[in-house]
Amino acid sequence: MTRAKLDLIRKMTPAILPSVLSCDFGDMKSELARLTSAGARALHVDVMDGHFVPNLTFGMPIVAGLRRHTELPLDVHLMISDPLRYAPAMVDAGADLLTFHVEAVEDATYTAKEFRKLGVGVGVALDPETPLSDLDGCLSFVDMVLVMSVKAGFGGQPFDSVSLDKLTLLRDNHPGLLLQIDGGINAETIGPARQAGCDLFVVGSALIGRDDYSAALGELDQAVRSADATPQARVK
Ligand SMILES: O=C(CO)[C@@H](O)[C@H](O)COP(=O)(O)O
Ligand SMILES: [Fe+2]
Repeated sequence: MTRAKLDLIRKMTPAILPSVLSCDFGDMKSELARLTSAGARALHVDVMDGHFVPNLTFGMPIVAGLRRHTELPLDVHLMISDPLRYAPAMVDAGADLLTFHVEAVEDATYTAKEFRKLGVGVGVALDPETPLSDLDGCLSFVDMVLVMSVKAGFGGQPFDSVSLDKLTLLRDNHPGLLLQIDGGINAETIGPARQAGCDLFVVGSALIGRDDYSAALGELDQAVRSADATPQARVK
């Protein structure tokens, strides 16, 4: 069932994924309603453990709570030290796409294969300072690469353009992989990311900080469409 949502995500690309990290956690039901009526088609959910990253967010009960109140696919970004330990419970809680960090595991290929067994879409993430070569071997066992354009851990950081070269290389060499970018995405940075071949754009502060989610999503969508219209775009 969860891999069916992965197909849905594939079909919706290019897509903007609101990151709930910047939402009002005391009022998530209305945040979900506002995001849904603004046209969000999937949600990005940042799980941080205070160990792999120096920030702490939430775990399975909150993911399950989101699942109860939305039918949108949940794209869960695990910024935790022991992703294999929590992956089954995250899938039970309602994750549709589950992403681990390559820096958090000893064997990314083994981790990706174990995630696959859970019937979920599988992503692998890498921080800006991590070379693409660290993904060698595991790319055949993942559905998506999450290219971080900030160091994982906090919303609201500035975009690091090292991510664009990574996207370009991944797009040129792995046409079938879903590519996601996360960190510092706004109406200026989303276009270059699209031109580099990105499919899924996580947006936190540039969207959730706005009064009108619909207008903000519309501006971001428009920037993606303009990027697609440029001759240098890698994805059309
Ligand atoms: O994973 C993370 C941060 O580690 C993100 O998903 C942030 O939530 C993105 O927020 P902005 O950079 O868009 O404010
Ligand atoms: Fe994230």
